[in-house]
This record gives sequence, C-alpha cells and structure tokens, in this order.
Amino acid sequence: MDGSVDGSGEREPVARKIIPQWSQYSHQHHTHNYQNGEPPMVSQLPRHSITTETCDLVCKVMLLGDSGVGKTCLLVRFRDNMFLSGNFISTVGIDFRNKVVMVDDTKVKLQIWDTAGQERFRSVTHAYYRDAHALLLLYDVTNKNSFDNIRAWLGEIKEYAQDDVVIMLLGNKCDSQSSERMVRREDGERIARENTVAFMETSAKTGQNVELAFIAIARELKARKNGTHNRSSFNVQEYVREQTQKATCSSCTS
Ligand SMILES: Nc1nc2c(ncn2[C@@H]2O[C@H](COP(=O)(O)OP(=O)(O)OP(=O)(O)O)[C@@H](O)[C@H]2O)c(=O)[nH]1
Repeated sequence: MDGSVDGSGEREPVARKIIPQWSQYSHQHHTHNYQNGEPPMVSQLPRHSITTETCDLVCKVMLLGDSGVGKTCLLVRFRDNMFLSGNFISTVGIDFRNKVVMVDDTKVKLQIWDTAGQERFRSVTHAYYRDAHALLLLYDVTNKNSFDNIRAWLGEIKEYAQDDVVIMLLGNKCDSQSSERMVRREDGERIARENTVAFMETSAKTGQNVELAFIAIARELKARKNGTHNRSSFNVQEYVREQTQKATCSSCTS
C-alpha cells in the first residue's frame, strides 16, 4: 500500500480545511448554517477531484504564504473559476485539489496543495514541502507585512523543499485600488530577481494571471521531464515575463 486514497500515490491530507462544501462556495461561503453547528470536513466532500484517469505527468504544486493573502481563493479561481468574497475563513492544516491541464499535447495533472498560512500549522505543512515539484509563494499587495515575510518563506523553502523545486512569487489582490496598495510591483520584481524566481501579480478576484501562473508551472515541469530544461529551450521566468507583457500590451490597445 502506498497510503494513497485510490492507490494513485495521493495521500489523505493530515489535517482538514474547515470550509463549507465546495459546491456552496460561491455565495454561502461565510454563512455558518452547518448541520449540528459544524462545517463538513474535507473527508465528507465529494472526492471528484481524485481521479484515476491517466495523465502524462503528475505535478505536486503547493500554495504558500501568510494567512489571508488569498491562497484558497487563487485555487478556487483556477479550479472552479469562482471567487470567494466576504468574510475570510482561515485554512486549517492542508488540503488538496486536482486539475488536469493540457500543455500542447501533454495531459498534466496538477495536484494543488492549499496550506494554512497561520504560524501554528507550520510543522504540519513543512512535512509536505519535500514532495512538492513547484511552489506558488503568495503575498498580498495590500499587506506590507505579508511581503516583508517573503524572505522568511524563502528561507523555509530552502530548508524543507527539494533544491530543484520550481518557485513562483505572486503578488495577489492586484485588483485593489491604488490607495489600498502597500507593495509596488517593482518591489515584487526586485525580490524575485534577487532570488531568481519567476514573478507576477495576480488577482483571484478578477482572475488576472491566475491561469497563467499554473500553466507556466506545468510548462516548466513538462520541459524538465522532457529534458529540454537544461538546454534552456524553456525558461519559466522568461515565459512569465513574455506572457505578462503580452497581456499588458493587449489591454493597452483594446
Ligand atoms: N480584492 C481581493 N481580495 C482577495 C483576493 N484573493 C483573496 N481575497 C480575499 O482575501 C481574504 C483571504 O483569502 P483566502 O484565500 O482565504 O486566504 P488564504 O491565504 O487561503 O488564508 P489562510 O487559509 O489563512 O492561509 C478573503 O476575504 C478573500 O475574499 C484578490 O485577488 N483580490
């Protein structure tokens, strides 16, 4: 036995996220009218996300960053194209969802682990770093503290993750009004450059760059698997730069 739920190598999360049913996310996310006053646990949710379908590549992607930066919202936007607005319910422990994406002719299954940003869950989440192929590290552009903590997060990554893990830094909530913004895009770019990681600003609210972040990860991991990575035929930092520039240019001309 590999300890997986369905024999596919996927482990049951050790802790559960206390959230309303996935299907109720859109508008009732924050109403606490659960049966017996208790929200359902992940183990009670439909396991439709765990499939036995064959994929050419399976990638484990972890979402990291301070509590409240928008990790769960980013995942929900990518997987279900929805936004969880309203009061914020913190993740407890760790949870995962799958999404299959096509990269050219390759079927890539992204197994996305959503971690709790709160300090008290760190020892739980550290145990998962070493299995991750890619890490999406988020800060909130309206929260300077979450940005200042990025160096500490990078330190933890260095300590617990594989040396060759793909890291992408995301400045989330870029839809926010300029009066609310506390971190300039250039500051995000600078810290990413200093640490040789890809960077972009995202919005789980509007969907800006959300798909691109995950697809760029999938492309990079596919390139590595095919052995094309070392020959520099694909570079995730370059790819992200090109794609975000393209998006900026087309929004300028439209
Ligand atoms: N304006 C705006 N708000 C966002 C965005 N993403 C998330 N939020 C809000 O930020 C709050 C926190 O979002 P979550 O996704 O729950 O944060 P998290 O990082 O998963 O937090 P933990 O589970 O505690 O680690 C919620 O109230 C969201 O509605 C975004 O892109 N734009």
